[in-house]
Amino acid sequence: MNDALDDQWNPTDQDGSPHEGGFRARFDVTTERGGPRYGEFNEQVRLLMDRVRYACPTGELTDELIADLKSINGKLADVQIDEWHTPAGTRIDLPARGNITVPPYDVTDAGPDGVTAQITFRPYHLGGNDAAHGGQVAVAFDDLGGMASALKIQGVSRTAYLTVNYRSITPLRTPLTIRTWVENLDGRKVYVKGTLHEGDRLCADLDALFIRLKPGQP
Ligand SMILES: CCCCCCCCCCCC(=O)SCCNC(=O)CCNC(=O)[C@H](O)C(C)(C)COP(=O)(O)OP(=O)(O)OC[C@H]1O[C@@H](n2cnc3c(N)ncnc32)[C@H](O)[C@@H]1OP(=O)(O)O
Repeated sequence: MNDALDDQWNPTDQDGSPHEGGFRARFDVTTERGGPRYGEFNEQVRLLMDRVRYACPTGELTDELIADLKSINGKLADVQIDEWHTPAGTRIDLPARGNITVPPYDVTDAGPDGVTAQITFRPYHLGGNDAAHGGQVAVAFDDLGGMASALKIQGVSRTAYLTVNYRSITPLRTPLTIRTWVENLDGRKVYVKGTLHEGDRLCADLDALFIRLKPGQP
């Protein structure tokens, strides 16, 4: 990545808040960043991706869409900020903490004993033949496995390995139940398990290792 792009994607930290471990020691959560309609904005972006995934525009319409998207991207270019201060990833009142890169989930229970969430894979999470992409299932497990680890150790960790067993088809557009919990702690090693169900049917399960980061570790 060239320097200009690197600057673009790594905007300077806004307040130099303490940096212990790969994530901030102080993880700000918010329900206000981006304004009261930020969730609606997220939903429109997700809908855009759904529509793009299944669209077959004419050449003329593609020209029009490029112009529209350039206009939107221009507006967003004016409000770029570092990752620690964005609504995306910190808006705990919104699906997947307002992070549109993660399949949308709503946490129904979370604590040191684990996390339970309702998750719905969107049309744009298509892998093939109307089923979710295996990588998207892994993204969901990584995020919620990381959350189970964080809540158990009250600290930050990074994924060392993430094994997903795909037991049956994971449907799109269907509310599913995802659970993650810490099975075992061994020093800095946090062993996490997880399941993804449609009703009683097991779609996938997780076996992962997260490593608690040392102070200052990137
Ligand atoms: C409410 C808001 C929530 C917010 C919740 C937010 C959730 C977001 C979650 C997203 C998480 C991510 O995607 S993180 C991004 C993906 N992951 C990464 O990029 C990690 C890249 N890898 C690394 O940085 C490193 O390898 C680490 C940090 C994983 C480990 O390096 P290290 O810290 O130097 O530790 P190291 O000494 O190597 O290993 C420590 C111990 O773990 C063992 N170990 C290390 N790796 C492995 C491995 N793959 N398989 C088996 N064992 C391993 C070692 O043998 C050792 O055991 P012993 O000798 O002690 O017995």
